[in-house]
Amino acid sequence: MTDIRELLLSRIRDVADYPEPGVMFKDITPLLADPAAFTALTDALAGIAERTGATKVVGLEARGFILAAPVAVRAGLGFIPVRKAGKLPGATLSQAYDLEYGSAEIEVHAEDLRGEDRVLVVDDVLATGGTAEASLQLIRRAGAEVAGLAVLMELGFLGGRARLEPALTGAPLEALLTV
Ligand SMILES: O=P(O)(O)OC[C@H]1O[C@H](OP(=O)(O)OP(=O)(O)O)[C@H](O)[C@@H]1O
Ligand SMILES: Nc1ncnc2[nH]cnc12
Repeated sequence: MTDIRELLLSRIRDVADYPEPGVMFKDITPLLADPAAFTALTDALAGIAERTGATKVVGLEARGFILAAPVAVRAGLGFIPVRKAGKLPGATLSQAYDLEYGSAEIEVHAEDLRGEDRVLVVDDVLATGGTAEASLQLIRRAGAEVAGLAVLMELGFLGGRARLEPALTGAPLEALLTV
């Protein structure tokens, strides 16, 4: 394992049975509190934005915002929030989806994404892939192109990567860590 992966992994805390029995929650707050680890993570994700030729960075509420916003700044790109339903004031596109623990609906301002955009989606954890899949559907429905999906950690045993294959339509899924 490379040094950066060791550093990132060492700053993610496993919390058993949160938010419900049977879930091993990956808590990124120790990583966020460590400036060296947070900077290394931001640089790695900004590198993906540059390699994929992204022109905009989408962050998924809420933990995805924390990672995606500094990535957008570092890469010199605009940041677009994909929010849980009911939080955006303008005209939105909405998409419902299922989570490892429950279900939800996400929205984006329709005017934030256009046909000429290549969008990198950034999130902390890829679990079942439901959230990411819904975000990719939103991006395509807005007429924009998906440049890729970049996550800090992929929970491989939940099969999110296979689920996302159709929605990615050949765009890369890059996980800095896979467990
Ligand atoms: O691959 P999935 O099964 O869809 O799960 C992954 C999503 O779940 C978490 O978000 P959550 O909805 O818990 O919201 P939060 O970021 O507001 O805590 C995580 O930040 C991802 O967005
Ligand atoms: N096990 C998990 N840890 C952190 N975030 C998650 N989102 C969905 N499943 C998760």
